[in-house]
Amino acid sequence: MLLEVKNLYFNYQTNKPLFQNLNLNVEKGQIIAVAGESGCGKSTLLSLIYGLMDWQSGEIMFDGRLLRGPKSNLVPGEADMKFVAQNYDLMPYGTVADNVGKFISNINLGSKKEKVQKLLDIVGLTDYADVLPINLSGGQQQRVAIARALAVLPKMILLDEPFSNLDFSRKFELRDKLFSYVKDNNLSLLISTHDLEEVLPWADKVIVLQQGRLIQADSAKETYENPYNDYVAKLLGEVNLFTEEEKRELGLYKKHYFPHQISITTNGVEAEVSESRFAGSHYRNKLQMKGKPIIVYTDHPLAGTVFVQF
Ligand SMILES: Nc1ncnc2c1ncn2[C@@H]1O[C@H](COP(=O)(O)OP(=O)(O)OP(=O)(O)O)[C@@H](O)[C@H]1O
Repeated sequence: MLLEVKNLYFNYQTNKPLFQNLNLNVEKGQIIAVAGESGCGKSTLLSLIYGLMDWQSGEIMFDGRLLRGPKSNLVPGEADMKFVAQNYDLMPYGTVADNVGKFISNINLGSKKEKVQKLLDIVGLTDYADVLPINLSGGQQQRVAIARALAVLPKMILLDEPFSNLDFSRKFELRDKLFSYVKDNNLSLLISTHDLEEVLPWADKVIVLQQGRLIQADSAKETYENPYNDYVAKLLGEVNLFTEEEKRELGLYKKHYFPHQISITTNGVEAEVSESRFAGSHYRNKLQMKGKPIIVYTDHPLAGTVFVQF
């Protein structure tokens, strides 16, 4: 096991613990998504693991060593980890290339230059090598910080919402290159997100935090098929939620159905279409089924009365 968090207890204010008995394991080479809504504790958890704050009790073991938090490190942070926080922390008077190469040795300048070029390509900033951070957008600064973290092949990388400032097209490109680099180099990655869809294809495990409680730790597939509660289901995208009573009444076998999991058939529960809109890869339909509004995705527009099957 590369990282083991055992019975972690942490609070910012006395009598108001954020984490109580939090447990978490990360194996070498694993990509772990840390998901949860804003304020659930994702950034705090990553900061504690990296050693930026002291925790009150519990243990954090990393690579067979017991970590002791900020008091045991002369410079903040653990040597074999790299953390990309939400403030990026770039050197203002160094160029993009200087920032990316900050942790790469100067012994072989040729190979350093090559490495920096490769990292700039991964984060899509090849044309910005000589630019100062002040002239970059927030999303570009975020990408410089990611490239810098990848530069020295740490044993573990902690990324705090790394796609939060990126537009759609950039996000797809960066995601592919970033996760491939992590897998090719057998690095471990803890990546926080409030939007699980964006990391699901690559996550070996998904852990979900709700108000500081770790409520689910499963594979991506298991999390999708059996979200622990409504909160987890909603992190996975648009979803239809049913109460226990509705579940019984409608003869459903689960409480969460994603819109593509409901089909339109010739025999099923009757429903009225109130809206059918083109949404790119599908039509997004709003139906009223026994007074309950539901969303169903289809590949053609719907109208009038239809029959749905779960
Ligand atoms: N320095 C601080 N002092 C007191 N409370 C704090 C401090 N930093 C964070 N908190 C509180 O701790 C909780 C967890 O915050 P944290 O930043 O870890 O959440 P998060 O899930 O990373 O949120 P976001 O996605 O918005 O960054 C929140 O309720 C927040 O208000």
